[in-house]
Amino acid sequence: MIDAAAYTVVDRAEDEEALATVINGAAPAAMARACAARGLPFVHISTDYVFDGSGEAPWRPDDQTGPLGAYDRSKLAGEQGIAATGGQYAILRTSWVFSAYGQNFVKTMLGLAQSRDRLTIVADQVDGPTPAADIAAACLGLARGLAAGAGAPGIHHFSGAPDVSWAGFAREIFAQAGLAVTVEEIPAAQFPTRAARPANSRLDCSALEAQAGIARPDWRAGLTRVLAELAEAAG
Ligand SMILES: NC(=O)C1=CN([C@@H]2O[C@H](COP(=O)(O)OP(=O)(O)OC[C@H]3O[C@@H](n4cnc5c(N)ncnc54)[C@H](OP(=O)(O)O)[C@@H]3O)[C@@H](O)[C@H]2O)C=CC1
Ligand SMILES: Cc1cn([C@H]2C[C@H](O)[C@@H](COP(=O)(O)OP(=O)(O)O[C@H]3O[C@@H](C)C(=O)[C@@H](O)[C@H]3O)O2)c(=O)[nH]c1=O
Repeated sequence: MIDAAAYTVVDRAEDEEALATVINGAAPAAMARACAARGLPFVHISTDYVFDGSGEAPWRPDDQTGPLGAYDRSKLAGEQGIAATGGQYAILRTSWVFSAYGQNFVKTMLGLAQSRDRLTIVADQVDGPTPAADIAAACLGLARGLAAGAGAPGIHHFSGAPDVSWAGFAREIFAQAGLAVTVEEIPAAQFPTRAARPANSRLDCSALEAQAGIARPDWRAGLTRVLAELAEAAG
């Protein structure tokens, strides 16, 4: 079973932590228990936001977690609930997910570009944007490995390469989309949000590559594919 459901509205979670904790904490634990009872492997998606964002070194899967906000705490509760079931599981911590579907930073930037030729974007939060299609492939790979009894159980890190700031990500979006939007870099302190985001969310993904042969994808190539999908959908 692959579980990608979650409460993902990071800012609103600050006011709805109980609800976020049921959806992100109790629900995956219940699903993992049901899988364990049936001998089925359980693959779950978690987040870089379980870390406090200190330092500049990429976080390894066994590094100390330190969630800053409600969404982050609820996702960590999910990880802990799944581990406590004692079943066979793999948790993929990923970051800054984008695709042609749903709401995400790429679509927010493209939307803002309709009415703005200059944007102020946070430059002191750094991470690896990750194409959703690559996450789906990684989850399938992990699930098949576990089902075959030769997989890589436990917590894994998986994010797109290279690491970049939100401002750098935005610049690449506008460059690839051929949009003349100037990106002005600002510190997070000048873009107040309800929930604090970690400054350093770099994920060390080397263990996943060593254990399961799943390497970091280049997010810039994924972005090219997503922009092509969006252009095709727009006719
Ligand atoms: N977005 C990101 O940048 C990142 C996401 N993640 C994780 O990746 C996973 C997928 O995230 P993402 O695709 O962005 O999330 P979305 O918010 O786009 O999708 C979440 C899905 O969960 C479903 N869902 C939410 N609440 C419930 C509920 N109570 N019962 C049943 N289904 C529910 C939603 O269903 P419906 O459409 O019907 O509302 C939706 O299909 C999550 O685990 C998230 O924490 C990790 C790192 C970064
Ligand atoms: C719209 C906008 C955002 N920003 C900043 C605010 C914030 O620091 C950053 C991204 O904000 P967003 O709200 O889009 O992204 P956010 O909701 O924080 O994304 C997170 O989602 C959850 C689900 C995760 O698990 C994380 O990995 C991460 O991807 O961009 C600007 O600097 N300028 C802008 O004009």
